[in-house]
Amino acid sequence: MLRIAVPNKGSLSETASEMLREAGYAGRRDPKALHLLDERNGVEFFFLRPRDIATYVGSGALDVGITGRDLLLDSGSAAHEVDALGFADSTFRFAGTPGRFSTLQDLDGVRVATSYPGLVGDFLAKHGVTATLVKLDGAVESAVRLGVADAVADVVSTGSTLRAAGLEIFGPVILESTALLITTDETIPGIDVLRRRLQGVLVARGYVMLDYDIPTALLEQATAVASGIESPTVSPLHGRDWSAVRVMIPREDANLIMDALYDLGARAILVSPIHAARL
Ligand SMILES: Nc1ncnc2c1ncn2[C@@H]1O[C@H](COP(=O)(O)OP(=O)(O)OP(=O)(O)O)[C@@H](O)[C@H]1O
Ligand SMILES: O=P(O)(O)OC[C@H]1O[C@H](OP(=O)(O)OP(=O)(O)O)[C@H](O)[C@@H]1O
Ligand SMILES: [Mg+2]
Repeated sequence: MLRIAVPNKGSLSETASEMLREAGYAGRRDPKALHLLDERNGVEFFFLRPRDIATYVGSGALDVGITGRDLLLDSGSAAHEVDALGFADSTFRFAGTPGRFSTLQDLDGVRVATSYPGLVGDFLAKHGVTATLVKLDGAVESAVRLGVADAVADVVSTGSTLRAAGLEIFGPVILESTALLITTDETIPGIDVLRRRLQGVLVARGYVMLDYDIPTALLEQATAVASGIESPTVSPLHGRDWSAVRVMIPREDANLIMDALYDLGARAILVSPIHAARL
């Protein structure tokens, strides 16, 4: 039975659970449950704090887990990333009072507040900067205004939390983070199935199915507009010199592609969702 660590709280938890449900696994009925056995799919879920997931997976207590790249690196765990999961994208940045800092070297000798001392400490050491890290649990953006630090290092997504705290980003990007599937050993039985299922969810979210009819003489031009992941499926239309084409396209490009195909002479252009996929 594959043992999977899933975030129980925070920014990762809702989307992680949603992805697993879309991948066909059982969901928690009780939102506070710590453990869920999904016998039908041969997996067991453990709902843990996102920060602890790399520790459980790195120690081998659990086989595989979902966490952020920043949390994985901060933990110093022996686990490594196997797949990016397409959500919780963020950057990890330094910020301070506007005008006070401009380069990384300006941090020499000052206090930097963070919830990720492992990640930030490694980054500063690698760049030869000596700062005093002030470890906080969260809401680190308030640390400067409240006088416990001179600068902060934290997750930035829209930047609105920093702006609201009157802080400005400076210095290099510490890390680009995203949600990951992590393990110590991707050959553990069952991980391949989990990976294919999650990949299937990403395809179903990111792609749609496009169908259209086109005069056969224009087929080459039409399939050049949208050539699909492998190659389009083409079937003859009965009694006419037209062809029916079926191809997967990125969801975000669907309307642009439909416009281009219509201009070319395609008709009966239909887009439909993909509910699940194994490519
Ligand atoms: N605003 C955000 N946008 C995108 N990703 C985020 C955001 N905030 C946090 N994350 C990511 O989510 C992961 C977990 O962080 P999160 O803040 O949810 O955990 P936490 O701080 O332990 O929980 P909580 O904030 O509920 O106490 C990290 O990988 C982080 O990069
Ligand atoms: O750039 P933004 O879109 O504003 O997002 C970034 C903020 O989101 C997270 O906070 P969270 O809600 O997890 O609170 P925390 O700081 O207490 O962890 C993160 O720690 C930043 O504070
Ligand atoms: Mg947080």
